[in-house]
Amino acid sequence: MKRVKNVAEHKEKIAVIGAGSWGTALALVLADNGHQVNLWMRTEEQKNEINERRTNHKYLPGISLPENISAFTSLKEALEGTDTEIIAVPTKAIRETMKKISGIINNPTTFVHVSKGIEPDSLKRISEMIEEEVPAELLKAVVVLSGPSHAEEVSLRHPTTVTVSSKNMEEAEKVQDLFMNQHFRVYTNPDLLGVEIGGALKNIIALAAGISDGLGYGDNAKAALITRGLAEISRLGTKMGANPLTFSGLAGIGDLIVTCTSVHSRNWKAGNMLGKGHNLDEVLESMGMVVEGVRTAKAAHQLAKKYDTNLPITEALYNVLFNSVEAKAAVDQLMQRLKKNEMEDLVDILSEQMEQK
Ligand SMILES: NC(=O)C1=CN([C@@H]2O[C@H](COP(=O)(O)OP(=O)(O)OC[C@H]3O[C@@H](n4cnc5c(N)ncnc54)[C@H](O)[C@@H]3O)[C@@H](O)[C@H]2O)C=CC1
Ligand SMILES: O=C(CO)COP(=O)(O)O
Repeated sequence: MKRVKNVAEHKEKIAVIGAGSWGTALALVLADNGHQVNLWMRTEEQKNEINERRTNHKYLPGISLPENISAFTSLKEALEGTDTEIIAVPTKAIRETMKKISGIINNPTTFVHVSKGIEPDSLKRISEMIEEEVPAELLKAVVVLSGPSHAEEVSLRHPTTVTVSSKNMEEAEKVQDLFMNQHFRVYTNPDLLGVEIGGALKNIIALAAGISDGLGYGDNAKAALITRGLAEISRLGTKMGANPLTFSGLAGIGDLIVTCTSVHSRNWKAGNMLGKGHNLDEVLESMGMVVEGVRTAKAAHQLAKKYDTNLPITEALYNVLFNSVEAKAAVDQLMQRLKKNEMEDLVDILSEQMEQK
């Protein structure tokens, strides 16, 4: 074991961009560790609520926020005096947010992104979008923080484990130190691609698990979706260049379990409503929070073509979301595919990779 220090002694001023449930919960972890947190959001109403009443009722009801979290609607003021910024906006807002930040900062900055998605069409991961939007001279490092971690439980200080990754592992270790405490345990994993792909694709499987529950199917069906969903994520991720072992870690099976089984999951909830017969527009309107898996399903459908990889659960979900296929019919089609060997695809991919080395 390399390092034993579990709470950073060095206190910093850190900006958290995005005050939805995850940005606010992470601000709380940093504040618990004694850092000064500048939390940025878009509305005056939310800013006043946090600064005056110390709550963020819409996103984390019942949680009291400490005095070392200050809320801002001015991005410039929120970024003032910081060189580590936590980016906690939905995937679709990443480019726009990074453009705005790049227009304000003038020193090399470490960006810690905590979002879980892939951009359709460009098929970029979030770290790639950040690299594209921030000029190289302003970019010290991009770190991803991912893993099984619902904001609702983190804010109650329930035990949670996550992992951080970056091309610059020294910066990832600094981020590990910033967040690590007795309730929030942070690991490192050098496989940036695998960590980002695991976090993004699990949302698709969670939507499918919600649909299965909404249709009234039981634990057997859910265990099947989690297990075969992991096979699918590992297959695509490994073809894209990830370390297959990452998918048996926190950013893989860990996050897949929590998102497919937790009542807190937005993706599961949305799937559950779809399974009960509501249409997609209705579901998204009623959620009030981001359901990343819907947009990521488009990207994964395109990635399956690009990497010539079989992703049956993703394809079934894609057809339910965008091709008006009934949920029950999609399940029937999945169950009636040709018989196969459980391990064959991944074994083929791994053998191909061994041959290439
Ligand atoms: N909620 C959770 O427990 C976790 C969420 N995540 C990920 O974190 C990311 C954010 O999720 P949540 O906080 O749950 O979402 P949320 O829906 O609770 O909040 C999103 C926040 O981003 C803001 N926002 C939306 N569009 C924006 C734009 N165009 N420009 C600037 N700000 C914008 C919203 O006003 C809101 O404050 C997602 O990628 C999600 O997958 C990851 C781990 C846990
Ligand atoms: O990523 C998450 C938990 O690790 C949050 O998932 P949901 O967006 O489905 O709530």
